[in-house]
Amino acid sequence: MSDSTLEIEPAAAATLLGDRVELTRRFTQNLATHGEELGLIGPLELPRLWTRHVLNSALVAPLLRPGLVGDVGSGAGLPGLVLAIARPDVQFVLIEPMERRVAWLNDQVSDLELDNVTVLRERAEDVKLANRLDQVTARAVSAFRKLLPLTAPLLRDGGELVLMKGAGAQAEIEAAQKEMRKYKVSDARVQVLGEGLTEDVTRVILGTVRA
Ligand SMILES: C[S@@+](CC[C@H](N)C(=O)[O-])C[C@H]1O[C@@H](n2cnc3c(N)ncnc32)[C@H](O)[C@@H]1O
Repeated sequence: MSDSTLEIEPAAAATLLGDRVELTRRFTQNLATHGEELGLIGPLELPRLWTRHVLNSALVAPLLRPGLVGDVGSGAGLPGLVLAIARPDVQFVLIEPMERRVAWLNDQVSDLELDNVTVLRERAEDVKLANRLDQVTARAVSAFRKLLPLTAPLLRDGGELVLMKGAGAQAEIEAAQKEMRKYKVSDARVQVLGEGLTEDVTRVILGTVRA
């Protein structure tokens, strides 16, 4: 049935991922095979798994700098595992409280032989990483206003938020002015990634934490 068939790999995958595309194919296939039974992706996601989930995450890779990046609420590994595949020069900490999801993430780290990933079974507000990270990513965790207390305290002075968002990203920034002052986030702005490359563009809210 067409509505439960894995999307054919778009040409943009090889363009975006270069020599990491083979490993990304393996992760995508693992997610297609086990994601629904493990409650990681919904039943309607297979026909758009590459475009909406994997490539959408991979578009963020060029924004990362060598250093320590935390992904808050990694779930199925989006964007954390895709970014760890795409950027072997960056160290990642995946922060995810749910046991079953943590087991999946650890299984994937082993299966894909990723040596740049640590998985922590924690809520972001409890994790012992205050002021330690260079950048923080998150996707589909909560509104920017509510995400700030979970992410900004983990960043060192000068560290950067890289938060994946939908079409309402600019409005989310406007609704978070009070929290931005409280968590010392300056220069919050929306960047659109993937225009002309994939059907689903990715929007990120970027912002810098100043002590
Ligand atoms: C809707 S899922 C999104 C998962 C993944 N980022 C994605 O885009 O597919 C939200 C994830 O955030 C996690 N989460 C919720 N509250 C959290 C918190 N306080 N700290 C860290 N992770 C949290 C949930 O367990 C869940 O895996």
